[in-house]
Amino acid sequence: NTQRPDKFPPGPRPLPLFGNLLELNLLNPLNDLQRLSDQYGRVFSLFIGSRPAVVLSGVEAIKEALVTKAVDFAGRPQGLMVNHATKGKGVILADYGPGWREHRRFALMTLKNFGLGKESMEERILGEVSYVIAKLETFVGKTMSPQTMFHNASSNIICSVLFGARYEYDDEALKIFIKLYTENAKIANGPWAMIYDTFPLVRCLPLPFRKAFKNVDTAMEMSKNLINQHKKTRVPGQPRDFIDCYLDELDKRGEESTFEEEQLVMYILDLHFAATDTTSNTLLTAFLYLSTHPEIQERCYQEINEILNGKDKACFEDRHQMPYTQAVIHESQRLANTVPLSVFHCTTKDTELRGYHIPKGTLIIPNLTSALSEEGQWKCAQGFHPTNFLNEQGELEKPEAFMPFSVGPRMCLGEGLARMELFLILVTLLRHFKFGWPEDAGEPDYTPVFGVTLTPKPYRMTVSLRNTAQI
Ligand code: HEM
Repeated sequence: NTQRPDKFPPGPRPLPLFGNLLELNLLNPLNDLQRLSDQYGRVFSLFIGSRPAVVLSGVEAIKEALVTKAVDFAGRPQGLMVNHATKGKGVILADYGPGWREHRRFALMTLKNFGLGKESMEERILGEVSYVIAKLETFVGKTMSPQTMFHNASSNIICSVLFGARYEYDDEALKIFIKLYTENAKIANGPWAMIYDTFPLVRCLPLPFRKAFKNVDTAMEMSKNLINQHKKTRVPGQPRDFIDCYLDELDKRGEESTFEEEQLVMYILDLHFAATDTTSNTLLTAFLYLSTHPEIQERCYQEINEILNGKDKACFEDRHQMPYTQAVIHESQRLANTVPLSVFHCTTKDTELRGYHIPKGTLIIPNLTSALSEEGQWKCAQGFHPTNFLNEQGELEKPEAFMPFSVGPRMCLGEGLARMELFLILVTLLRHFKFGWPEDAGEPDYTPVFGVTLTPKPYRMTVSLRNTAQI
């Protein structure tokens, strides 16, 4: 049945079985979603098979739904390929309710206890940056592809919190984790996931979406092993990391609790994936633009050098004195558009938006891309312009449409950690090295590859050493 419910937002006419599948370029539907929003409005609908979905475009519609009507729009759809692959566990895809709320609160508290907002998280990040520096030093005077380097570093930072360990960059376990995450980030919003979600009858066939299931199973095995190792070595009440904290919580809570070991297995993977493939793709975008915009990189360097003068390392507090570098990081996030369609939401009750009626259980797609590049919201919506984030006095200014972490009760719970990583990594690397675009690399291609996360196409950059005598 592909009938729009009464007073439902308008949209293209669906075909039986297919819904609006044929309206979209399944490899990258972002332009089609923009076109449909221009045609049908900021709140429009389309069908994924027989399932109606509402797409929210532009800062106003997204805020009206996710912030003003926060609870109504705070659910997560169930029954999609991603839910089946993750077996209904974890926090990212958990529907609105006590299980989600308790787990979200627990993660925020644990991140805080392990040093977010304190010096110890800065130490962890700067510790990891020293490995990145060592890696880059081997490429001085040459070119290198940063593709896996930033994934390795972001992964190690969250791993140190989750399981109290980091991996050497050539460690097999690290390579496997990164491979599974980057593959699934592309499968999960890709054509095969769309086909799975549109045609229930094909779900049991051995089609390429099976790979996503297999990847999750492999990652779950690795997660279970880590938990088992922790069980053998932990001292109850003296947690070393996130796993220990959760195991302590399991001891404390009774049978009725939403905390269970099965949840922990997926929860670790959720946090590991969410922290790795986002921060790294944002850094890849930042360094792509910095190596092709030498004048902007130079201005950052001057500011960093002036503020860190005489200090051996940066700290997160320094950001307040570095408005230009901060603007560059924000502009990189705007263009990186790392999670282009957010994570899909779902209505938790029958609700109204702009006079339209949206029944409980409707799939909601917050098109964050549309806000990050919305005409009228930015001084320059096209291209790399740090001035989008600077006022007349040269101070940092964040336009309302800046929402790479989404907004409302489901917004990214790792924003604090991500901001700290982006700042400390970028500042420390720009202080040590100068990055450039290789002469033989041709024109840079800024068009990213689509998925749950956007990824810059692989590129190389030149690496040269700054005068580090004063550090
Ligand atoms: C630049 C880096 C990052 C970006 C751009 C980003 C972006 C996002 C976005 C857009 C969402 C969906 C919000 C929504 O549904 O409305 C999200 C959710 C989430 N992020 Fe991040 N994220 C980043 C880093 C991190 C880090 C470092 C962590 C882990 C500490 C993390 C953990 C999560 C979790 C657990 C959720 C699900 C929250 C929920 O459903 O309640 N993210 N993120």
